[in-house]
Amino acid sequence: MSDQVKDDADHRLVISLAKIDLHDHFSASPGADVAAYVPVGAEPGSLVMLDALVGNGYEVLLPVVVPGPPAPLRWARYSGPESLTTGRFGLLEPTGPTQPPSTVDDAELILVPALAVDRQGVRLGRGAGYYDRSIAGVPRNRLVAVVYDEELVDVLPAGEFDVAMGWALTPTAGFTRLGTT
Ligand SMILES: Nc1nc2c(c(=O)[nH]1)N(C=O)[C@@H](CNc1ccc(C(=O)N[C@@H](CCC(=O)O)C(=O)O)cc1)CN2
Ligand SMILES: Nc1ncnc2c1ncn2[C@@H]1O[C@H](COP(=O)(O)OP(=O)(O)OP(=O)(O)O)[C@@H](O)[C@H]1O
Repeated sequence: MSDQVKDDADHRLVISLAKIDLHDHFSASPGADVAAYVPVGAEPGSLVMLDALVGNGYEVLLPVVVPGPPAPLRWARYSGPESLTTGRFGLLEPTGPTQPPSTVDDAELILVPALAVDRQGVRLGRGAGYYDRSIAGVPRNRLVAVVYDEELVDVLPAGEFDVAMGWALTPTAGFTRLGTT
């Protein structure tokens, strides 16, 4: 994907994250907690996505990877690009105080990074199981896999610990309900 195509697709994602959509689909009004991620490499989205959420009044929580073997993610507040620093795996993480893994249970919606997701809600991640360990207690109608259009596919193999996504967010289709058929 060229930079121009990625920029255009990422811009469309931002439009879907408008207040009215978040309110209608997730009952998330300004002031609500929204968990997100800092996109890296070919992952969908950009810091513009995070800044737009903050600009619309949401409290944006970002994952913080703890030292040691894969464990549930901790969470810290995003307050602008200057509040990020390079953490484990070269990911950008917030520098502020971290909150326990259970913090994510109270978020009205959780934007989950994914390499692909299928129409049943099966998500393919980076393969360390961080998210599966972190979102097992979250109702699936709050879980949104963010992918590019062609990464929303018909069928993926489901793993033992896979947590089903309730939605996909793609640049062209916006929010798409998963697993309803
Ligand atoms: N932007 C973003 N943030 C995220 C995730 C993500 O997928 N995207 N995560 C989603 O879970 C968590 C981090 N998960 C990760 C899982 C594996 C590797 C990784 O590069 N693993 C290497 C081994 C590197 C090493 O051990 O030093 C590998 O598997 O080859 C990085 C992050 C939390 N934050
Ligand atoms: N809740 C869990 N408890 C114990 N082990 C788990 C749990 N979730 C995942 N795992 C293990 O972690 C490894 C990676 O899981 P999986 O391939 O589902 O990760 P992923 O969803 O692709 O990655 P991520 O969630 O980090 O994006 C597997 O060995 C899996 O068995």
